[in-house]
Amino acid sequence: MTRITGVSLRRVLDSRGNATVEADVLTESGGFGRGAAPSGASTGEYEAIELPAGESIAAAREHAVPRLEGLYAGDQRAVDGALRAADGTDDFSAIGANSAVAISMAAAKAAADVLGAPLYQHLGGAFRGDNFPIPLGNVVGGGEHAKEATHIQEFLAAPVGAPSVSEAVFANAAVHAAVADVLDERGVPAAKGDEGAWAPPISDADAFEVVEEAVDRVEDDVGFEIRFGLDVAAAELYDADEGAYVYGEETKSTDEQVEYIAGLVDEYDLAYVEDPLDENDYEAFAELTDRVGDRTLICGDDLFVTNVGRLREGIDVGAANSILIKPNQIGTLSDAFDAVELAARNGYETVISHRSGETEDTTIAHLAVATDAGFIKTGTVGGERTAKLNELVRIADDAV
Ligand SMILES: O=C(O)[C@@H](CO)OP(=O)(O)O
Ligand SMILES: [Mg+2]
Repeated sequence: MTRITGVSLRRVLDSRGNATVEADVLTESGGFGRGAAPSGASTGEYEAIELPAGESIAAAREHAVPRLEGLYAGDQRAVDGALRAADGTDDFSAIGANSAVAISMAAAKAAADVLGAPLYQHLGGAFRGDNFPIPLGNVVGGGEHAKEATHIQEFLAAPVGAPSVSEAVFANAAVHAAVADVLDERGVPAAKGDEGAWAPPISDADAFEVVEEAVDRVEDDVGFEIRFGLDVAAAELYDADEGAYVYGEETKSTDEQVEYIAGLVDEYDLAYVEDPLDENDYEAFAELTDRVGDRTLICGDDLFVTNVGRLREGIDVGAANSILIKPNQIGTLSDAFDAVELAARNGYETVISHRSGETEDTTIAHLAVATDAGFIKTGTVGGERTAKLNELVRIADDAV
């Protein structure tokens, strides 16, 4: 029933206005699935390769599509194995991880369509759908996502005490609005960055004060615990020649960076810290995790790039205690599931994540529910972000 009869690929716009790959998968019984690849700006050195959309589509049409026709969309490992075989490299540099992930997601949706099941249930099984991830909402940011704003890439609201996913989603939107109020009261003008977070021209130290104030106001209002966290995206700050983290005029040695982050965790009771150190520095990650890993999540994004090999290395040395999962970093849903499973078996928390360049695709909302992820990071406001957040609300409401 889920035998694939057609795969079509096209260029569509992403949220930055760049071209990305959209895939449609059709099955012989009329099943239909559509997936679109997201795109990063602060990409990790070890991510699978994204090719220019047109190039990726041409290569996938020639090498992958003929292998996919006749396979069963419901056999995700066969579909993803065919994508890997068609590519023939370790990093999808032949057909592009953008076409690979779009097809992988479209196949899963086509299979769910044939089965008449919501995607999260097809991917996760009959017993999924009761637990929901806590959304981490980007409310202030800079780095590679906005010029002339904070050095730290993302300040993320974390409504850890929310009684439901819907209340969590609305709490993050309220923190986003409260940040605008606090900035306004301080006379700070702010544009928005790539993910819809405010991108004010203020120091990181001031941003901590602004976000703390906004979180406190909303916490008082909603009556449940809201904390916040960070994506430092430190690989973008690290200058390998200098061996130091560069914050504008100021630099920090690796020891100073560990000290700085550990201090922030305690001062602001941070719930979450992603990529606090360079993507090659497992050792410093391990040192920081040893110091503060009992009271916060230290998450590897550029460090692990959703790759089981790199995660295994991290587990061996105790680098981090959680992993960011981005299907396009590795190229297929099967690979992303393998990373989730390895993480879970080793007590690592999983955080399913969007990219800074996104589309209306909602797969990651289903993936988070299907894998029982503790968290999802998918922005706060803006259509390509609310697409996922609203899908989570629908899943909770049994309306997908
Ligand atoms: O660093 C990150 O975690 C992501 C998403 O927030 O950014 P980008 O997609 O630019 O890599
Ligand atoms: Mg990151």
